[in-house]
Amino acid sequence: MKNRSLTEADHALLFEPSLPTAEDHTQSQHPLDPFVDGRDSRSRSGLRASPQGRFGDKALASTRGFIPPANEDSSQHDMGLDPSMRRRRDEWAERGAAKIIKEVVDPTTGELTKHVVKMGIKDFKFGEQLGDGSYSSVVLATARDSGKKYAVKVLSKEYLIRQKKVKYVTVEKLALQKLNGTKGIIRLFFTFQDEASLYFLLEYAPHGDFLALIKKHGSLNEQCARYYASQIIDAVDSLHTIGIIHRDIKPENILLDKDMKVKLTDFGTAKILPEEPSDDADGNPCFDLNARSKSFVGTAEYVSPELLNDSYTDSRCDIWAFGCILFQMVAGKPPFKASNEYLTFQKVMKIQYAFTAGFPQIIKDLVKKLLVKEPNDRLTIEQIKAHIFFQSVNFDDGSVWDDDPPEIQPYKISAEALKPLPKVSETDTTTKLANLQLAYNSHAEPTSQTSAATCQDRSVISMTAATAAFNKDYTGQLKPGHNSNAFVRSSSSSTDREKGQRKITNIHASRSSPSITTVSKGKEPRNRSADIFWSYFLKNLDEHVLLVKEVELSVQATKSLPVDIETFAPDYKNPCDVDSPTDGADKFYKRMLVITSLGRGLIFAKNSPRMRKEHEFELQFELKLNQVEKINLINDQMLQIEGPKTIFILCKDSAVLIEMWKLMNNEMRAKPKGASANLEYKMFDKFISQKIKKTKRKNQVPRVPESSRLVNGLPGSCISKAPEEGGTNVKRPASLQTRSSSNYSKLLARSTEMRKNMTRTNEK
Ligand SMILES: Nc1ncnc2c1ncn2[C@@H]1O[C@H](COP(=O)(O)OP(=O)(O)OP(=O)(O)O)[C@@H](O)[C@H]1O
Repeated sequence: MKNRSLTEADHALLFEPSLPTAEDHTQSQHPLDPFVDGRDSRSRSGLRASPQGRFGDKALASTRGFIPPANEDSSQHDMGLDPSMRRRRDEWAERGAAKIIKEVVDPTTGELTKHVVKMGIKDFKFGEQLGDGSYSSVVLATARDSGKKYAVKVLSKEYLIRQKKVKYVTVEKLALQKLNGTKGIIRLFFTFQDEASLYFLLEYAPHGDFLALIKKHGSLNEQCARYYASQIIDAVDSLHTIGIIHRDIKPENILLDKDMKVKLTDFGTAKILPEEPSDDADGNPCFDLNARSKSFVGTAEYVSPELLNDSYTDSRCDIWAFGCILFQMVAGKPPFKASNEYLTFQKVMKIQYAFTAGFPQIIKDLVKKLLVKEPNDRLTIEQIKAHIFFQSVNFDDGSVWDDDPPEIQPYKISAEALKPLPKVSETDTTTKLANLQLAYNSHAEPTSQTSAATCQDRSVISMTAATAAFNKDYTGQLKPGHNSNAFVRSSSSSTDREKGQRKITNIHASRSSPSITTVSKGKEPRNRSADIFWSYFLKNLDEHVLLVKEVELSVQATKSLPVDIETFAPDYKNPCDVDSPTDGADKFYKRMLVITSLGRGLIFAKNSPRMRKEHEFELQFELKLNQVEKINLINDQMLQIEGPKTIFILCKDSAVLIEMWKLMNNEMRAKPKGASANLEYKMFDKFISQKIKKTKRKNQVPRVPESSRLVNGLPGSCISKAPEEGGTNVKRPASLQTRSSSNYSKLLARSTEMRKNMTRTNEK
């Protein structure tokens, strides 16, 4: 591409020394020691490339700017320089240096005097490369006089101009200057330049970036997640208050300082909002945080859906990114990640993500309220801070920043973490949050009073029972080797629901738990992954499960596009030996289908090598319901549906389970002998619609969205949603055939365009 000619502005920025205001530097909390004009300044123009320092890959290809070799004696360099180069170098040492106002106290008189000192490249020894960005390299630098360490961000002028990135540098500098001294933001001391490069002298964050921390430990436990999440959100709050939107918040841009505390960096794509007229009595500046901007900035995995769907962002994109990072802290991976950017965008656009097994309920609740498609429905920072996850955090007294970091530990599943949160009214989010806290408190107390272990035990029992059922050793109920398929339901229990449940449990006490308890006692589940698998379903479905059944699915016209099964069943562990995919190249079996009261269909499938690759595809499926022969209520938590294959429905809510049992039994009785598969379909369809009506009437469950109601059996769209889409109905994309003719190619074109425009990626 032809380089564009320089504009006046570019010229001013790039070729005039960058002079921070005296105010900027006298405010510095870490003033540099008095500067002594060094003799060894050298121009970097025309020097050879340093082996250990380089620009970002793109920059390297073009730059004349080099990272100065560490501790190199410049007098040796001088020998190789011709007089004109030496002259230019000396000119730049003068022109490019930063002018710093230093306040010096005379030790004898105690008098305070101000000195203007110049600082430039010659005043630092450059060391190892700390990082590599898309348009810069960051190197460690040590001040020659004080021995203090800094991180110097080096940007090649030529590259910036050629890649039209000049405005990013301007924005970064302005933003950092505005934010100087703000907690949680990396400090910019000053900038200087030479002929080839611009230099940002930044506070050094010796503990690397947050991504490295997550990677090192695999994930972070709740305590660590809370500690870092509270710092991140508080820093974002400060940014927004000052009228700056970061727009590229991601773990790589969250650094850890010497005390292992958060420092946000990389403000190159930040948006600096104009000040609005304010009627604030204190004269505080006012900014329109919801003002839309069209720039396509960010990083694929953390980019908000409104940018992809509607081509705009505002301050809520930072909240979205915060949600992604919170998820990543616990899950160890970002919620939206695919093999390429196009597919990642697709996932983001569809809010297609899944919580990992045993994801803690409280954090899950928060993440669900952050990763919301509609920015208006996303929690605000105030609401985030009021969320129960941050109940123990005081955002007002500075302790977020003063407290020492906890010992970094990875997340481990615990019964406590899986304890469901009570449901609250959906009306007012603020009230909801307040209610949530109250409800949680009042919920926690009686539980601990009655029996602290009850809640925990229940979850363990359910899980173990399910595992046992899956392992075909469910004492007294299954013959060894019985070919069973266990199906599970879960509901989030509210205080009310639990009360109801307890009542019913008493009524059916004779039929309940003993067999389950027997199983859970003394028998180690054979398959640990099965436990995780079941705990996932037991604890991660927030909706009533209306139906669980075995299904056969066929994939049409996808021969050339292997199926990404993880899209549907990311945590599927295949704990029992289920059938292999059928022989037909375009067919495979899914093992179970769960239909929930929100009209969602969740498919849990067997993985197979040919399904691993990630591709867009459309599933069309037909259902083959097993011949149901008998339905047994085994206990207050488990239904057994007998047929050629035995199905278990595990349901913690006895009321729902019993209702289901009654309904099915009635249907069974009404069913003529030798009923056809069609009739069976109808039976289940009727069951579903009756159930939906009932639950709606009783207002026990969230409203069923019009578009996701189940009419005439299972909608094709029901398998498209990941379990965590928060109840928002998302339609399946158009079929492959349709897509290839129109939508698909459009999307593809759009994605290519996006990629072109994407200024930040996670290529690093
Ligand atoms: N102050 C610092 N202390 C220590 N390491 C740093 C510092 N600043 C940056 N780094 C390292 O350098 C990397 C690149 O820095 P930065 O993100 O600012 O560059 P960039 O060119 O703006 O990158 P991007 O491609 O994200 O736009 C960071 O991910 C981090 O690892």
